[in-house]
Amino acid sequence: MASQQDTFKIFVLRHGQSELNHENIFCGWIDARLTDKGKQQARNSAQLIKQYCDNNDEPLPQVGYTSRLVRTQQTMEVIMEELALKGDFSVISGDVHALKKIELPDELLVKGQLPVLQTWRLNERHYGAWQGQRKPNVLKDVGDEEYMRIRRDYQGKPPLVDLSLEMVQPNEKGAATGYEFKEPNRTVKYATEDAAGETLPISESLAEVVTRIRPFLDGVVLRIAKKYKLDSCIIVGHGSSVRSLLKIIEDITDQEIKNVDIPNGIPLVIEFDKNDLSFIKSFYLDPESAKINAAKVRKEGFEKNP
Ligand SMILES: O=C(O)[C@H](O)COP(=O)(O)O
Repeated sequence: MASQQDTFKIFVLRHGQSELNHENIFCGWIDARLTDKGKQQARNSAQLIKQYCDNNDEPLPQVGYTSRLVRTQQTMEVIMEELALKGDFSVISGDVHALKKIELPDELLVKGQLPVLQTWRLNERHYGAWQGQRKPNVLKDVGDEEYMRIRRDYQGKPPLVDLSLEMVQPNEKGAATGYEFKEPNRTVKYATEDAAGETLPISESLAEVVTRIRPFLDGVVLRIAKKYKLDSCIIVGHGSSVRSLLKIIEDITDQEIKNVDIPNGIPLVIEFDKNDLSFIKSFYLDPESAKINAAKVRKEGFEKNP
Protein backbone atom coordinates (compact mmCIF):
# COMPACT_ATOMS: atom_id res chain seq x y z
CA MET A 1 0.00 0.00 0.00
CA ALA A 2 1.43 3.38 -1.01
CA SER A 3 2.11 5.84 1.85
CA GLN A 4 0.87 9.47 1.67
CA GLN A 5 4.26 10.61 0.35
CA ASP A 6 4.21 8.03 -2.46
CA THR A 7 0.92 9.32 -3.79
CA PHE A 8 -0.03 12.06 -6.21
CA LYS A 9 -3.37 13.68 -5.42
CA ILE A 10 -5.90 15.58 -7.48
CA PHE A 11 -8.19 17.81 -5.44
CA VAL A 12 -11.19 18.11 -7.74
CA LEU A 13 -14.38 20.03 -7.22
CA ARG A 14 -17.34 21.45 -9.05
CA HIS A 15 -17.51 25.28 -8.95
CA GLY A 16 -19.60 26.93 -6.22
CA GLN A 17 -23.27 27.69 -6.85
CA SER A 18 -23.74 29.89 -9.94
CA GLU A 19 -26.49 32.42 -10.61
CA LEU A 20 -28.11 29.97 -13.00
CA ASN A 21 -27.82 27.01 -10.58
CA HIS A 22 -29.66 29.25 -8.15
CA GLU A 23 -32.38 29.98 -10.74
CA ASN A 24 -32.69 26.29 -11.72
CA ILE A 25 -31.74 27.08 -15.31
CA PHE A 26 -29.63 24.88 -17.63
CA CYS A 27 -26.31 26.68 -17.82
CA GLY A 28 -23.83 24.73 -19.98
CA TRP A 29 -21.55 27.24 -21.74
CA ILE A 30 -23.48 30.34 -20.62
CA ASP A 31 -21.00 32.31 -18.52
CA ALA A 32 -22.95 32.63 -15.24
CA ARG A 33 -21.16 34.11 -12.23
CA LEU A 34 -21.06 32.78 -8.67
CA THR A 35 -23.70 33.73 -6.10
CA ASP A 36 -22.62 34.74 -2.58
CA LYS A 37 -23.45 31.19 -1.51
CA GLY A 38 -21.17 29.93 -4.31
CA LYS A 39 -18.31 32.09 -3.02
CA GLN A 40 -18.87 30.79 0.51
CA GLN A 41 -18.76 27.20 -0.80
CA ALA A 42 -15.40 28.02 -2.44
CA ARG A 43 -14.10 29.38 0.87
CA ASN A 44 -15.23 26.24 2.70
CA SER A 45 -13.52 24.11 0.05
CA ALA A 46 -10.26 25.97 0.63
CA GLN A 47 -10.52 25.41 4.38
CA LEU A 48 -11.15 21.68 3.88
CA ILE A 49 -8.13 21.42 1.59
CA LYS A 50 -5.95 23.31 4.08
CA GLN A 51 -7.08 21.11 6.95
CA TYR A 52 -6.38 17.98 4.94
CA CYS A 53 -2.90 19.18 3.93
CA ASP A 54 -2.02 20.26 7.49
CA ASN A 55 -3.26 17.00 9.03
CA ASN A 56 -1.32 14.90 6.55
CA ASP A 57 1.79 17.05 6.48
CA GLU A 58 1.28 17.65 2.77
CA PRO A 59 2.09 20.77 0.74
CA LEU A 60 -0.80 22.78 -0.72
CA PRO A 61 -1.68 22.02 -4.38
CA GLN A 62 1.12 23.06 -6.74
CA VAL A 63 -0.73 23.53 -10.05
CA GLY A 64 -4.35 24.51 -10.76
CA TYR A 65 -6.69 23.89 -13.67
CA THR A 66 -10.03 25.47 -14.50
CA SER A 67 -12.41 25.50 -17.42
CA ARG A 68 -12.78 28.58 -19.61
CA LEU A 69 -15.99 29.55 -17.82
CA VAL A 70 -15.95 32.34 -15.27
CA ARG A 71 -17.64 30.33 -12.48
CA THR A 72 -14.62 28.00 -12.21
CA GLN A 73 -12.17 30.90 -12.40
CA GLN A 74 -14.02 32.76 -9.62
CA THR A 75 -14.07 29.60 -7.48
CA MET A 76 -10.32 29.18 -7.95
CA GLU A 77 -9.68 32.85 -7.14
CA VAL A 78 -11.52 32.54 -3.82
CA ILE A 79 -9.64 29.31 -3.01
CA MET A 80 -6.28 30.96 -3.80
CA GLU A 81 -7.12 33.94 -1.64
CA GLU A 82 -8.07 31.68 1.28
CA LEU A 83 -4.93 29.58 0.89
CA ALA A 84 -2.74 32.67 0.37
CA LEU A 85 -1.53 31.33 -2.96
CA LYS A 86 -0.44 33.68 -5.70
CA GLY A 87 -0.38 32.93 -9.39
CA ASP A 88 -1.48 33.78 -12.86
CA PHE A 89 -4.25 32.34 -14.93
CA SER A 90 -3.29 31.39 -18.47
CA VAL A 91 -5.50 30.09 -21.23
CA ILE A 92 -4.12 27.08 -23.07
CA SER A 93 -5.18 25.92 -26.50
CA GLY A 94 -6.95 22.57 -26.31
CA ASP A 95 -5.19 21.29 -29.42
CA VAL A 96 -4.15 17.71 -28.60
CA HIS A 97 -0.60 18.13 -29.90
CA ALA A 98 -0.09 21.45 -28.13
CA LEU A 99 -1.36 19.94 -24.84
CA LYS A 100 1.47 17.42 -24.82
CA LYS A 101 4.06 20.20 -25.02
CA ILE A 102 2.90 22.41 -22.16
CA GLU A 103 5.65 23.07 -19.64
CA LEU A 104 5.74 24.90 -16.34
CA PRO A 105 8.71 27.20 -15.69
CA ASP A 106 10.57 26.31 -12.46
CA GLU A 107 9.95 29.74 -10.93
CA LEU A 108 6.21 28.99 -10.91
CA LEU A 109 6.64 25.72 -9.07
CA VAL A 110 7.57 27.22 -5.73
CA LYS A 111 5.83 27.36 -2.36
CA GLY A 112 3.15 30.05 -2.25
CA GLN A 113 2.57 30.02 -6.04
CA LEU A 114 -0.21 28.36 -7.98
CA PRO A 115 0.04 28.59 -11.77
CA VAL A 116 -3.48 28.05 -13.16
CA LEU A 117 -4.09 26.72 -16.68
CA GLN A 118 -7.52 27.20 -18.25
CA THR A 119 -8.94 24.95 -20.93
CA TRP A 120 -12.27 24.55 -22.70
CA ARG A 121 -11.74 20.80 -22.34
CA LEU A 122 -12.84 21.21 -18.70
CA ASN A 123 -15.96 23.22 -19.64
CA GLU A 124 -19.42 22.05 -18.61
CA ARG A 125 -21.11 19.73 -21.10
CA HIS A 126 -22.59 21.88 -23.85
CA TYR A 127 -26.29 21.72 -23.05
CA GLY A 128 -27.39 22.54 -26.63
CA ALA A 129 -30.78 24.18 -27.06
CA TRP A 130 -31.63 23.51 -23.40
CA GLN A 131 -29.14 26.19 -22.28
CA GLY A 132 -30.89 29.16 -20.72
CA GLN A 133 -34.13 27.22 -20.17
CA ARG A 134 -35.67 26.58 -16.78
CA LYS A 135 -35.27 22.96 -15.72
CA PRO A 136 -38.91 22.57 -14.51
CA ASN A 137 -40.16 23.88 -17.90
CA VAL A 138 -38.00 21.46 -19.88
CA LEU A 139 -39.16 18.64 -17.61
CA LYS A 140 -42.78 19.59 -18.27
CA ASP A 141 -42.19 19.76 -22.04
CA VAL A 142 -40.34 16.48 -22.55
CA GLY A 143 -41.57 14.33 -19.61
CA ASP A 144 -39.67 12.67 -16.74
CA GLU A 145 -38.10 9.85 -18.70
CA GLU A 146 -36.69 11.91 -21.57
CA TYR A 147 -35.57 14.63 -19.13
CA MET A 148 -33.49 12.14 -17.11
CA ARG A 149 -32.33 10.28 -20.23
CA ILE A 150 -30.80 13.44 -21.66
CA ARG A 151 -29.43 14.62 -18.31
CA ARG A 152 -27.89 11.35 -17.17
CA ASP A 153 -27.68 8.64 -19.88
CA TYR A 154 -24.12 8.29 -21.11
CA GLN A 155 -25.24 8.90 -24.70
CA GLY A 156 -28.08 11.34 -23.84
CA LYS A 157 -27.66 14.51 -25.89
CA PRO A 158 -29.76 17.71 -25.87
CA PRO A 159 -31.01 19.21 -29.18
CA LEU A 160 -28.36 21.30 -30.98
CA VAL A 161 -28.12 24.99 -30.13
CA ASP A 162 -28.67 27.60 -32.86
CA LEU A 163 -25.71 29.89 -32.23
CA SER A 164 -27.09 32.62 -34.49
CA LEU A 165 -29.85 33.07 -31.89
CA GLU A 166 -28.35 31.87 -28.66
CA MET A 167 -24.90 33.45 -28.71
CA VAL A 168 -24.08 37.15 -28.32
CA GLN A 169 -22.97 38.45 -31.72
CA PRO A 170 -19.36 39.79 -32.04
CA ASN A 171 -20.11 43.51 -31.88
CA GLU A 172 -23.00 43.34 -29.43
CA LYS A 173 -22.59 44.46 -25.81
CA GLY A 174 -21.43 41.54 -23.64
CA ALA A 175 -19.76 39.67 -26.52
CA ALA A 176 -16.95 38.47 -24.23
CA THR A 177 -19.11 37.54 -21.26
CA GLY A 178 -22.60 36.74 -22.51
CA TYR A 179 -25.82 38.19 -21.14
CA GLU A 180 -29.55 37.45 -20.96
CA PHE A 181 -29.01 33.69 -20.89
CA LYS A 182 -26.91 33.67 -24.07
CA GLU A 183 -23.43 32.28 -24.61
CA PRO A 184 -20.52 34.70 -25.02
CA ASN A 185 -19.42 35.17 -28.58
CA ARG A 186 -17.12 32.35 -29.60
CA THR A 187 -14.75 34.36 -31.77
CA VAL A 188 -14.32 36.87 -28.93
CA LYS A 189 -14.22 34.63 -25.85
CA TYR A 190 -12.59 31.58 -27.47
CA ALA A 191 -10.07 33.45 -29.65
CA THR A 192 -7.20 31.15 -28.53
CA GLU A 193 -9.14 28.05 -29.55
CA ASP A 194 -10.26 29.75 -32.76
CA ALA A 195 -6.66 30.56 -33.67
CA ALA A 196 -5.71 26.91 -33.10
CA GLY A 197 -8.50 25.82 -35.47
CA GLU A 198 -10.38 23.88 -32.79
CA THR A 199 -13.97 22.82 -33.32
CA LEU A 200 -16.16 23.62 -30.33
CA PRO A 201 -19.44 21.75 -29.68
CA ILE A 202 -23.06 22.91 -30.06
CA SER A 203 -24.46 20.12 -27.84
CA GLU A 204 -22.77 17.19 -26.11
CA SER A 205 -23.47 13.85 -24.49
CA LEU A 206 -21.40 12.81 -21.49
CA ALA A 207 -19.66 10.34 -23.81
CA GLU A 208 -18.45 13.28 -25.90
CA VAL A 209 -17.21 15.13 -22.82
CA VAL A 210 -15.23 12.02 -21.83
CA THR A 211 -13.65 11.99 -25.31
CA ARG A 212 -12.60 15.64 -25.15
CA ILE A 213 -11.35 15.50 -21.57
CA ARG A 214 -9.14 12.39 -21.93
CA PRO A 215 -6.30 14.11 -23.88
CA PHE A 216 -6.22 16.86 -21.25
CA LEU A 217 -6.09 14.39 -18.33
CA ASP A 218 -3.34 12.27 -19.89
CA GLY A 219 -1.47 14.93 -21.88
CA VAL A 220 -1.46 17.64 -19.21
CA VAL A 221 -2.59 16.70 -15.68
CA LEU A 222 -0.89 13.30 -15.34
CA ARG A 223 2.08 14.04 -17.60
CA ILE A 224 2.88 17.25 -15.69
CA ALA A 225 2.44 15.47 -12.35
CA LYS A 226 5.07 12.94 -13.38
CA LYS A 227 7.44 15.34 -15.09
CA TYR A 228 7.61 17.80 -12.17
CA LYS A 229 7.18 15.13 -9.46
CA LEU A 230 4.16 16.94 -8.03
CA ASP A 231 2.47 15.98 -4.78
CA SER A 232 -0.89 17.40 -5.80
CA CYS A 233 -2.87 19.67 -8.10
CA ILE A 234 -6.35 21.18 -7.97
CA ILE A 235 -9.01 21.08 -10.68
CA VAL A 236 -12.16 23.22 -10.58
CA GLY A 237 -14.64 21.87 -13.12
CA HIS A 238 -18.37 21.37 -13.62
CA GLY A 239 -20.92 18.62 -12.96
CA SER A 240 -20.25 16.89 -16.28
CA SER A 241 -16.52 17.49 -16.51
CA VAL A 242 -15.99 16.12 -12.98
CA ARG A 243 -18.21 13.10 -13.76
CA SER A 244 -16.14 12.51 -16.90
CA LEU A 245 -12.85 12.68 -15.01
CA LEU A 246 -14.16 10.18 -12.45
CA LYS A 247 -15.47 7.89 -15.19
CA ILE A 248 -12.04 7.73 -16.83
CA ILE A 249 -9.92 7.57 -13.67
CA GLU A 250 -12.08 5.09 -11.75
CA ASP A 251 -13.15 3.14 -14.82
CA ILE A 252 -16.85 3.60 -14.00
CA THR A 253 -19.18 1.80 -16.42
CA ASP A 254 -21.60 3.60 -18.77
CA GLN A 255 -24.45 2.26 -16.63
CA GLU A 256 -23.01 3.23 -13.26
CA ILE A 257 -22.10 6.77 -14.25
CA LYS A 258 -25.83 7.50 -14.66
CA ASN A 259 -26.10 7.46 -10.88
CA VAL A 260 -23.23 9.80 -10.14
CA ASP A 261 -24.10 13.42 -9.27
CA ILE A 262 -21.60 16.07 -8.28
CA PRO A 263 -22.35 18.62 -5.52
CA ASN A 264 -21.20 22.23 -5.86
CA GLY A 265 -18.05 23.24 -4.02
CA ILE A 266 -17.03 20.12 -2.07
CA PRO A 267 -13.51 18.83 -2.78
CA LEU A 268 -12.92 15.22 -3.66
CA VAL A 269 -9.41 13.80 -3.23
CA ILE A 270 -8.27 11.33 -5.90
CA GLU A 271 -5.12 9.44 -4.99
CA PHE A 272 -2.70 7.87 -7.48
CA ASP A 273 0.43 5.83 -7.03
CA LYS A 274 3.30 8.23 -7.78
CA ASN A 275 5.33 5.60 -9.62
CA ASP A 276 2.90 4.43 -12.26
CA LEU A 277 0.03 6.89 -11.71
CA SER A 278 -2.43 4.07 -11.15
CA PHE A 279 -5.62 5.02 -9.32
CA ILE A 280 -5.71 4.13 -5.62
CA LYS A 281 -8.86 5.65 -4.12
CA SER A 282 -11.07 8.72 -3.93
CA PHE A 283 -13.00 10.35 -1.11
CA TYR A 284 -14.86 13.58 -0.39
CA LEU A 285 -13.38 15.87 2.26
CA ASP A 286 -16.94 16.39 3.58
CA PRO A 287 -18.75 13.15 2.66
CA GLU A 288 -21.97 13.95 4.56
CA SER A 289 -22.60 17.28 2.79
CA ALA A 290 -21.48 15.76 -0.52
CA LYS A 291 -24.15 13.07 -0.24
CA ILE A 292 -26.95 15.48 0.69
CA ASN A 293 -26.05 17.99 -2.02
CA ALA A 294 -25.53 15.39 -4.76
CA ALA A 295 -29.07 14.11 -4.05
CA LYS A 296 -30.37 17.69 -4.46
CA VAL A 297 -28.59 18.04 -7.83
CA ARG A 298 -30.28 14.88 -9.07
CA LYS A 299 -33.71 16.30 -8.21
CA GLU A 300 -33.16 19.65 -9.96
CA GLY A 301 -36.17 20.44 -12.10
CA PHE A 302 -38.42 18.19 -10.02
CA GLU A 303 -38.25 20.48 -7.02
CA LYS A 304 -38.19 24.21 -6.38
CA ASN A 305 -35.02 26.26 -6.83
CA PRO A 306 -31.86 25.03 -5.01
O1 LIG B 1 -25.14 23.09 -16.92
C1 LIG B 1 -25.93 22.98 -15.98
O2 LIG B 1 -27.05 23.49 -15.96
C2 LIG B 1 -25.56 22.18 -14.75
O3 LIG B 1 -24.36 22.60 -14.28
C3 LIG B 1 -25.57 20.70 -14.99
O4 LIG B 1 -26.87 20.36 -15.08
P1 LIG B 1 -27.41 18.87 -14.81
O5 LIG B 1 -27.05 18.51 -13.38
O6 LIG B 1 -28.88 19.01 -15.01
O7 LIG B 1 -26.75 17.96 -15.82
